[in-house]
Amino acid sequence: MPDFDVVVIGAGAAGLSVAAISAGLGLKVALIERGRMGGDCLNYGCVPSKALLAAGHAAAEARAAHRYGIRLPEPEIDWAGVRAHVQGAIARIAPTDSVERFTGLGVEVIQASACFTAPDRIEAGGRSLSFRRAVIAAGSSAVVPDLPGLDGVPWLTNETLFGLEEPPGHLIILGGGPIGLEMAQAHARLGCLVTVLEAAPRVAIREDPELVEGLRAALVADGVEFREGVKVTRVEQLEPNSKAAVAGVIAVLEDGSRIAGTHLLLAVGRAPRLAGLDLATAQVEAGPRGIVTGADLRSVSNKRVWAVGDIADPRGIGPRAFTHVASQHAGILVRSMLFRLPFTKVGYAALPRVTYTDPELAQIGLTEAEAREQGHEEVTVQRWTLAENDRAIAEARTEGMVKLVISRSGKLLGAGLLAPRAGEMAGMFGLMIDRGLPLSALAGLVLPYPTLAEAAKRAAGAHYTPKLLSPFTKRLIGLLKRLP
Ligand SMILES: Cc1cc2nc3c(=O)[nH]c(=O)nc-3n(C[C@H](O)[C@H](O)[C@H](O)COP(=O)(O)OP(=O)(O)OC[C@H]3O[C@@H](n4cnc5c(N)ncnc54)[C@H](O)[C@@H]3O)c2cc1C
Ligand SMILES: NC(=O)c1ccc[n+]([C@@H]2O[C@H](COP(=O)([O-])OP(=O)(O)OC[C@H]3O[C@@H](n4cnc5c(N)ncnc54)[C@H](O)[C@@H]3O)[C@@H](O)[C@H]2O)c1
Repeated sequence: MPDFDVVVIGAGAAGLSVAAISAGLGLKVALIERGRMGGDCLNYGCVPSKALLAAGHAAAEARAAHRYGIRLPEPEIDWAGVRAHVQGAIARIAPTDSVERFTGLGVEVIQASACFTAPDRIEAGGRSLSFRRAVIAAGSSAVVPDLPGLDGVPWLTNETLFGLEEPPGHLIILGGGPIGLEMAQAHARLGCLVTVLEAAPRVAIREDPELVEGLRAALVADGVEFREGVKVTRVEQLEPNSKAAVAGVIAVLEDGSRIAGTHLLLAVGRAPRLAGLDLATAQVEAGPRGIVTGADLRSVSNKRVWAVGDIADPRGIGPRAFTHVASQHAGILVRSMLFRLPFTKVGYAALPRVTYTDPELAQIGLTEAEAREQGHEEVTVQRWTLAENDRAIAEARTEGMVKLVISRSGKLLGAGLLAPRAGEMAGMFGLMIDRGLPLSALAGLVLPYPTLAEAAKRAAGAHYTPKLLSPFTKRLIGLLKRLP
């Protein structure tokens, strides 16, 4: 008999869900974590980043109160207070992910590094554990680029950024993806100078350019400086001298320009945490994007092993680094690994992603470009700007829009939103795409007035306006009016 029915490596969003469900179903479960329970999302990712953004947004609200006829002085940023808020948010959630809670659920938690010693055996904390099934949920970490000079300068990643005891005077951010953009706005709103250096022609390169334009304008208004389409050729240490009072980092660009800052944040993507697992011994196939699995998340080379969360690379689909994907994976695992249900597959057609800036940029399903790339040639696009939305006007927040991508048969393929708290609207579109509801369902929905979501309903309605006002409909109405 193996020692455990299920051994889970990693107690982040993915591993915790798998361990809790497996133990709840009566299986003997071990959960191995070498760092902090809760993984990246709780300790170095979603939670601290959203908490820091909330502090930044509060400062921005105070600065913008004059829009409503209220004059406030420039807010004073108490960095220790901001840190206390960020750490407090983590501390408030931590008990849910704690060793105590999982032990109480019947999970054996081993606080050590795990590594395979055979295809059916894992070593951790000086113990050798045999297993019926192993689930690798070791996550991903920040890519450290091969950049000349990086060895000689201090740099930050998401694992060290939230521990700064003083605010960065001038934060240089390498990478304008979701991490770069969220942290740029949070720090700019908290009074730091921020420069984002992006290698691609524009920031948020995967997002709809029409929406990104508005997002970029909002961040520029916050004081963020963008340098897009630039190559950093090397970094140098900035010594304190007569010109620079504090030490820091200089980023040297291809055109020779030099950007000096106090801190450098690396946000150029994520790499799966494969090192140290000894996957070769486990006969688990992995590549640069993670552990290769089928659509059921089972390793393609060792049938006892599954992978979930950031580290999973389902063949032909690819990895996605989101906490809600980690939860989705856990659900798939329960069906495929525990209940042995065939045809359980990962699918991202209705996947939401949100960049939690202000305004938020949310994309559910496909962007217009992705829809065309995937062969939906005859897509229709409908837009509705917040300048035409009563709630947005009442709140003086009219920057933003809703953009719907619609298939030839009138089904929603994707929705892109740039609006305050746009992420809160994502569920409605996810449900529509997932259930294949026609766009008319959204056009006919009764939504409370006045809400930002009405912009989506109006965009959907606009899709039917030409048909509604067509000569045929007018003729029909002409005939119907003669009826008694
Ligand atoms: C700054 C930032 C902000 C983010 N914001 C959001 C957001 O707003 N919304 C969202 O959906 N996603 C967000 N993400 C992404 C999200 O954090 C990840 O997708 C999620 O944490 C992945 O969960 P996971 O369980 O796969 O991995 P992780 O959370 O990384 O957990 C893996 C765990 O495995 C442990 N581990 C690794 N190797 C071993 C080993 N050999 N032995 C033992 N333990 C091991 C690690 O210590 C870690 O605790 C953000 C990420 C970052 C960096
Ligand atoms: N709100 C959220 O849901 C949220 C927030 C943060 C992170 N995440 C997850 O974490 C993942 C990682 O985020 P990320 O922002 O680090 O990565 P990313 O891959 O999404 O973006 C990295 C950016 O860095 C740029 N880049 C790469 N190399 C560069 C270089 N040498 N110099 C300058 N720019 C360079 C890329 O062109 C890209 O725009 C995201 O894709 C997402 O899945 C999600």
